[in-house]
Amino acid sequence: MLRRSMLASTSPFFGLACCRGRGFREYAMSSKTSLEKSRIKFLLLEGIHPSAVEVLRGAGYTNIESLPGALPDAELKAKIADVHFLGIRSRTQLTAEVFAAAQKLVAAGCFCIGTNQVDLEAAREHGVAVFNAPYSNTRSVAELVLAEAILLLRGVPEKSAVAHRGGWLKSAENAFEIRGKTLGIVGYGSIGAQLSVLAEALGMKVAFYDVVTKLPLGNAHQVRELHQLLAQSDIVTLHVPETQATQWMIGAAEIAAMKPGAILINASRGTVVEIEPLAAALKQKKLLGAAIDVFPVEPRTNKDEFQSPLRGLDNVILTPHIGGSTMEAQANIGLEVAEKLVKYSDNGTSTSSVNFPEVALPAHPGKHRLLHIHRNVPGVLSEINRIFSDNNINISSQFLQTNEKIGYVVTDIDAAYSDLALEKLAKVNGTIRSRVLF
Ligand SMILES: NC(=O)C1=CN([C@@H]2O[C@H](COP(=O)(O)OP(=O)(O)OC[C@H]3O[C@@H](n4cnc5c(N)ncnc54)[C@H](O)[C@@H]3O)[C@@H](O)[C@H]2O)C=CC1
Ligand SMILES: O=C(O)C(=O)COP(=O)(O)O
Repeated sequence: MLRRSMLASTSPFFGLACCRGRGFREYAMSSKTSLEKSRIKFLLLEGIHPSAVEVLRGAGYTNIESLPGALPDAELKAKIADVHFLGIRSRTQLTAEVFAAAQKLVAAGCFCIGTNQVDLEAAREHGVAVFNAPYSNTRSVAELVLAEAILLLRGVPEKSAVAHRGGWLKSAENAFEIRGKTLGIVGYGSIGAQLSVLAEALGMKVAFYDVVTKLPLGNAHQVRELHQLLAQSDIVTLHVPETQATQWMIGAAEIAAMKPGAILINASRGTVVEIEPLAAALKQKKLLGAAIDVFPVEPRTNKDEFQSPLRGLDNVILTPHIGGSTMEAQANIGLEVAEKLVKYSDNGTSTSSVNFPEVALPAHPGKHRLLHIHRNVPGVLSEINRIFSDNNINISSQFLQTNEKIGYVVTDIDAAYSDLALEKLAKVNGTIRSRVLF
């Protein structure tokens, strides 16, 4: 069956696929239309894997634009105005201003783990569901970190750089096996815990620090204080999300607390480590080396220049935010997030959204499905249900889920009544957005 999304209005306030509560007066004056799949626009940025396009095409969506890099802010704001579904990776910043310019946006997919680049609160206020891929690239990051730990303990980056310049640094000085060394993991989540298992398989000892008490895998053990971890680790590796608490978590004091000759690896977010004190510690050989994959400011595209005080230091592995950039991870992420967007578009399922109440919905054969997103204030559900009872509309199923800010009510009704019901739902106090699927 061809899925169509019925619209509440053609006014600029309402996307074709949905309507926003704040424009309901215009709604009352304009005619309703419905939207073919071919008119639902997907914009994919930052070189999202073609597997995503395959999933979207397989589901009947054909209006898909895929671009290799992130867009400058002004260009993004202009381009997003007629986009219904957006795909990004870690570089695109989705600010409140971007959401304000995205009047038709129904959902955004982060084709990565981190969602720190998205103002999730603003997304919620605009009724935009946000999805991500929480696991698909975790193995890729863990493998890269282990490889870097081995190379740095052997001084390979420096020896290689010298050889490229015609030198010959054959020496065992400051070259060590990884076996028996202590790996200190900051953030024992999906990546940290996976790395812990791999590191132990290589004969490492593992300690970790996390704000949450975590079940240690293997023989790993949790330490209560960050500085305690720093003082005992030969290699410190960071796997925390970008939050206020993790911003500049590793600064001069933390680097000073590390063992002399230790190694620092950061494949989490660029705001976790203060680069200037790190560069100083590396130049002074207080640290043996570092591997840095993420930076406070990263180039928008592969054509832009990378600038960092760490450039030119031979004992540092610099990588262009490629922790999760493997063919396997990207292909899986493309599938995973595109499928989440399709499900949300096709039947309203919001399972695993990072900012929305989660509702897993069955199919709705023969019925029209009304989706209503509203501010979570008292009385909205009773007002919605009064509309159905006052108008003699039989509800065949209803689903409700709320979080502290918004509520998401899904109601399946007979097709004959969906025009009327959508029009009335859009006028309910507190409505952010509503649409109907059939
Ligand atoms: N370089 C790259 O390409 C990639 C980078 N990442 C980054 O790695 C981060 C971690 O990924 P996952 O392990 O999947 O996340 P996760 O959410 O599974 O684990 C994060 C862990 O950090 C802990 N944590 C949070 N705040 C903390 C704090 N202030 N102090 C100590 N621990 C804290 C959490 O309790 C959790 O156990 C992502 O948020 C993302 O920013 C993820 C994938 C690829
Ligand atoms: O998954 C993440 O959080 C990452 O940092 C990977 O980001 P990317 O998709 O490579 O821009």
